[in-house]
Amino acid sequence: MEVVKCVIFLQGKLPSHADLIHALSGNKDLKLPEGAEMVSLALSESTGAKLRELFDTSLYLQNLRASEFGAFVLYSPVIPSTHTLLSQNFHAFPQGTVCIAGAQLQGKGRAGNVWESPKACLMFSFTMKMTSGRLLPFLQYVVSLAVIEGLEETCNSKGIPAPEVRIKWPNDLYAKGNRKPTTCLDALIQELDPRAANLRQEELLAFIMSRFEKLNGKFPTDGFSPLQESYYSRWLHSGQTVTLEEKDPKSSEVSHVPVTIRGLTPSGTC
Ligand SMILES: O=C(O)CCCC[C@@H]1SC[C@@H]2NC(=O)N[C@@H]21
Repeated sequence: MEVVKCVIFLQGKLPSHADLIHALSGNKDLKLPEGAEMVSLALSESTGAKLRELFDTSLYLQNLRASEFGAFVLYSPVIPSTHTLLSQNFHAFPQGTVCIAGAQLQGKGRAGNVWESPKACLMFSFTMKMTSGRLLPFLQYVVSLAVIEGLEETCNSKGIPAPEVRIKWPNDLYAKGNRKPTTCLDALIQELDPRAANLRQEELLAFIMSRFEKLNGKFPTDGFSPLQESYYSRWLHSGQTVTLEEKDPKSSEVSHVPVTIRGLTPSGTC
């Protein structure tokens, strides 16, 4: 059985990142997957050229308009999980560090689920410090908005039609109301314009991170209210009627209660 070595390549947008990359390369205090190593992306030309075919971090950084979120990049062709790597080494990296994987071997989904690694799936995690636990439930809404608006901006910048993507509360994104987990963005775009060029992961991620930094600007001080209308305009549920199942605790009798979704509660639930 071939054992794939995990190599994590580092690149930064800011001049100050050079010293950090130097300090991180070969740092024995980091918690890395067994046998993994962290190296600067400023390597030999041939390694750089091979990597660029997988994910061109320089193209990504050229398109990035953010100065913090996404500005320090970790890229690994194969890694157990971007989430695990960042959460286990959270304090070693600057705020907004993004970790991107070509493939994940132990991807983590919600509620202990396994997240598979479909080919061409854009898999990434980024770090963020939050001081208010009260705002934490709303962060996923800011991220969902950043993904939708980032996708639209990518398409606009390339002159191709943007597929309509909507938020299913709390943070799933559905295209055409369809919850298939492997919906391909390029296929959706091709339906709208068969001559449209394929999206590049590097550009899409750069637009998403740039958008996130912008949307997040006043979020820590002003909360989610200023973004709430945009969130509602993108979600699937306005005026939607759903049926809640209610169980009488005494008789255990189950009744079905139709309710109309109006919006989020002050604590961020639906
Ligand atoms: O279950 C869900 O809905 C969330 C899945 C999140 C998967 C992503 S892929 C990149 C990052 N790395 C992980 O191990 N999990 C997240």
